[in-house]
Amino acid sequence: METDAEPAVAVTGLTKSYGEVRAVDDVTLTVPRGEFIGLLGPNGAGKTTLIEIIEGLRVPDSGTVTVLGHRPAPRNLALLTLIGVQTQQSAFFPRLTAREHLETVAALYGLDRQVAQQALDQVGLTDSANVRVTDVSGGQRQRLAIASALVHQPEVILLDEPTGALDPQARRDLWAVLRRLKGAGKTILYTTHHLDEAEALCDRVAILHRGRIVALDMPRQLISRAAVGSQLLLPVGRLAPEQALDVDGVDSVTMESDTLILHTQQLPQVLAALGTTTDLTGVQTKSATLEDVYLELIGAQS
Ligand SMILES: Nc1ncnc2c1ncn2[C@@H]1O[C@H](COP(=O)(O)OP(=O)(O)OP(=O)(O)O)[C@@H](O)[C@H]1O
Repeated sequence: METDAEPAVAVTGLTKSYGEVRAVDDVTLTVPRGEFIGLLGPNGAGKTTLIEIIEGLRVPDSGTVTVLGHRPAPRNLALLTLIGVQTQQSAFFPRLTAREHLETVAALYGLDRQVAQQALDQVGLTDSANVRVTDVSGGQRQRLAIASALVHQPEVILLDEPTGALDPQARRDLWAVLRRLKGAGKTILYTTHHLDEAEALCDRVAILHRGRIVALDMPRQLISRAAVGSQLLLPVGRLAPEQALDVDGVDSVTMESDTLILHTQQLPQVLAALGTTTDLTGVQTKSATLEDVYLELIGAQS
């Protein structure tokens, strides 16, 4: 029974193996309504398997899943109107135009065909409405897959690598689409390999490795807790490496082509100390990113 108190997604002790491979290993995760959450992890980490179990496309070996209070498997008709799903192999009705395809999807939900136009506008495909689905570009295809998932205005949106294989501009355009959906109060759970994107878009990220969640938090919390600090990049010749190591707060020093890199957890202090003795013209600083945290975490687990 759905109530407003139910989280968008609640997963408890979920496990799924394919033969000897444990694709999802005792995963517990609660996604509140309205949250934008990213599933991250290397190839084979279990992201697709997890999202497909949540969608009801796969059945777990053990554990429970509810979406808005409903169990997705066995096939649950009550859920179909509440969730929107884009898989890595989204299928389209051949020979139809983008609009006709969406009108057909709308008809399957028993909806008026005008919702197709709404979905086209929502993902920025208005100008491609009359292009055949077989003729759209890769980026447009991915948008059309998302539009197909949105036709019935679902509350929970599940997307598997929606921005994979898109050029940088198309990816940014899709970010705007996803942000609008989030702004409209939708819950979004998606997988991505783009860590800059997850850092920019997600309220929280779950990092999976070998079927297990190894980190789950807001990107900025993960970054601030991680051991990876900041970097200060000095043009070579300003300071000898041994002098740099003597500066209070500098943890280590490395050299990359014509740049001396100072690694520190205390960037402001190091900058202040250097400023009294060294010319800081052209100095660059780099703060830790979610990608640094991810690489450290996955490297440590491998
Ligand atoms: N249908 C299947 N039959 C057998 N093994 C499978 C099947 N689907 C997935 N696997 C295996 O389960 C593990 C998890 O795969 P899954 O596709 O869920 O990972 P993923 O994190 O989505 O990977 P990617 O980032 O490459 O999409 C992998 O070892 C994969 O080879």
